[in-house]
This record gives sequence, C-alpha cells and structure tokens, in this order.
Amino acid sequence: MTDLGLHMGQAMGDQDLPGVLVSDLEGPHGICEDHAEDLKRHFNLITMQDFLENKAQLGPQIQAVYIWCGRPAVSQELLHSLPSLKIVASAGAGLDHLDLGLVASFGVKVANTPHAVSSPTADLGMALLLAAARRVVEGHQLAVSPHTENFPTDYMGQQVTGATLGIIGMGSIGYKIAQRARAFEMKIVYHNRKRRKLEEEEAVGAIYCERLDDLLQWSDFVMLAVSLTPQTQGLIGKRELRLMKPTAILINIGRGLLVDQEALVEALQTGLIKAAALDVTYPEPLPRDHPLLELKNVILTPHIGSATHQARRQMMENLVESILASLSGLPIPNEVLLK
Ligand SMILES: O=C(O)[C@H](O)CO
Repeated sequence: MTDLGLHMGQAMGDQDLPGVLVSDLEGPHGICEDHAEDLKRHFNLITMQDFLENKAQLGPQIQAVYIWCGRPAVSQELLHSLPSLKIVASAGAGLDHLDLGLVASFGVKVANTPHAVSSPTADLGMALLLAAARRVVEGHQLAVSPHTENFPTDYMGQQVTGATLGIIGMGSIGYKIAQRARAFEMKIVYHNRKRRKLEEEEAVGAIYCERLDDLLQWSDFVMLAVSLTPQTQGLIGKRELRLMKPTAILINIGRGLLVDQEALVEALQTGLIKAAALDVTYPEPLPRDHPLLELKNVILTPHIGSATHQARRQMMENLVESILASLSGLPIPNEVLLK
C-alpha cells in the first residue's frame, strides 16, 4: 500500500475519511474476505443499502465507487445522485459491466486492476485446458464412485504436449497463457486486433493468425481470453463451431457472452467439438436445469479466474491506490482511458 494511503488513513477520524460506495460489506455480493478492515483505514465505506435509505445525506459524501465482482452497477441515476464522485474503481480486468462513455460524461475517472488478475487467470485457463484434455473431473468422479469396481482401460483423453493452442485475445492474460503453453511444448497460434511485436511473438513461439477462421481450423484447443465488447459478443457461434476440429476443446476464461451458448450446447451434444471448459457463462450461475450442467464433456467453474488470496488482495490494494491518487489529484494508476 502507498505511503500516501497509510498517511491519510492514520491522520483522519473515520467520519472525515472520504466516502466510498460499496455494494455490501459481506455476503455473496459483498467485498472480499478480510478486505473491509483495510479499506476502513482509508475510507468511510457506505453500503448500497445505507445509501439508498439516506441518499440526500450520503450522496454528496461519496467520492468513489468501489466495484467488486461487477457490483454495484453504475447507472445514470446513480451518477446523478453522487455530485462529489471522482472515480469508479473496478476490480478485475473486464469493464463490460460499465458504460465508460456514460461515466466519462459525468467527468468521473475509471480505474481497473488488469495486472493483478493476469497471472491467476492464465493459470486457471491452463488448469481448465489440462482438466478438459485429460478428463480430470470425470476421472475423479469415476475414481470415487461407489459403483466403480474396476478402472476402465479405455479412459482416454487428448494429448496436450505438441498440440496446437489457438489463443483468441493476446492481451496480458492471453500472453501469459502462451508463456505457460510453451512450457507444455504446445504450438501456439493467436488472433488479436493488433499483432504483437515480433520479439514478443518469438519469446513464446506464437504465430499470428489474421483470420480467426484459420485459427479455429488449425487448433486442438481454442482459448478465449478476449474482452467482451459489442464487437466480440457472440464471436463463437454456430459457424465458428463448425470450423473447429471434432477433437477440439473450447476453453472460455473471458465472458460467457463471447459464445453463443445454444450453439455450443448443440455442438457438444452432436460431437461437432469434443469438449468445453468454461469459467464464464450467461447468466452466472446458470439455471439449475440448463443443458450445459448435464453434459459429461463440459467442465464448469464459477468465474474464479482471479480468485486467489494473493490476487484478490492485490486487486484491493490497487483500487485503494487508484482512489487515493484520484482524490489527491495525482496521476491515477491503472486509469482506463476512453479509446
Ligand atoms: O474481469 C476480470 O478480471 C475477472 O472476470 C474478475 O474476476
């Protein structure tokens, strides 16, 4: 944590601390673990419920919104009721839950925490790839089942070593996946809006695919590590799934809406592709009767890309630094600039 932050927190009484709106202090939509105590050293935390009960008094005190796991939602109505708001600080890399143009139109800055999440999310991407390739979850269920008398001799998976990995989205998460995949001796192709520098490509042995279709046709594993934007929504639909190999595995660590989920269900049911491993879906969680929950060739995790103690703490600390900097008129670390 910055010296500036420690100084501010220590020098002021609780009521003098800057007001920061949070969704809740605990519970499924609250902030994380033991973070509230750290945050309270710097800020007067105001929960959404308190704010809604006393808008007139609390609204003008709020100088920052602290978004954790996409909450609270920042609507036009909320922005209108926060006249002193300086910054919306959002945990994680994805910003699809925010209307950046709307926030900017109120003269409010935005910051996120892309560096804190890139390694753990890349780790999870590889974990899902390996687990789906080698049918780890199914294998666990088989090994612990009371009905298992003998282990099958034909319980086969897909070989990872030497296989081709297609990475869609070569930002910092995609690049870290490439670094990890290289250690598994995978061939790496990638598709991105912008080509990476030659030396960056060479460092991980990645080949640029200008055409997404080529990547889909060549890859044994397709990893979605791209942000959700109007341009990428539904990026993988029926047509794209048809281009993939029948032995291919799709891994999604980006956002559920990158994939046409109905088309994916059909592709998995009909053997158009081999399997999928999804950390993200829409909605989250899926309704309990959703067909994806029934399929044996699917692994689902509950949006846990950044869910390590270390990453979550770093995310919190990065948000504190960004808020304090904005309140002091200093350059904001991890400020999100409108393109
Ligand atoms: O956007 C991200 O970084 C993750 O989804 C947050 O956990």
